[in-house]
Amino acid sequence: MRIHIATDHAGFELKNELVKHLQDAGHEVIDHGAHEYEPLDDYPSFCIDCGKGVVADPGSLGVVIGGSGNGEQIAANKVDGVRAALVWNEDTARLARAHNDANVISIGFRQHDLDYCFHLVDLFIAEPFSGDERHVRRISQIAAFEAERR
Ligand SMILES: O=C(CO)[C@H](O)[C@H](O)COP(=O)(O)O
Repeated sequence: MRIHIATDHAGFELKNELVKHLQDAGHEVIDHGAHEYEPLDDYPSFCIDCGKGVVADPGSLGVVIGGSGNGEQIAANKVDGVRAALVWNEDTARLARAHNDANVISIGFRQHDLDYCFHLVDLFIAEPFSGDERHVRRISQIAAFEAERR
């Protein structure tokens, strides 16, 4: 699978390690930055670029990383077609895919250690969307709202 990834300074170490982890698992990774550690950099443009990458690349998934993951999720979700979920435990990782068909996972690297972040991302990638009618219906309502605004 192709995985788009982005981070600010707070997730820079995780991003670099996660790129290797995902590549070792056979995924192709597209890195939307930050490309260098800059302690005062700003997450929005990296996360928006990552979201655009996912939307333009059907079947791909995205990972956005920050200190909490909150702002990164907010920024990615500004891109029409992105469904970014802040994931912080096993249930939220699986439900993001199964119920929400989330195409972007947001992770706060100041909240977990490296291995647990890997674990959450792996769970997210492995879980399929359930396709249950009620979830399809609700996701369609969000997509309809996005379409109305265009
Ligand atoms: O998680 C984040 C946004 O939700 C950022 O990574 C976090 O706010 C960065 O903090 P600082 O500039 O103090 O290092």
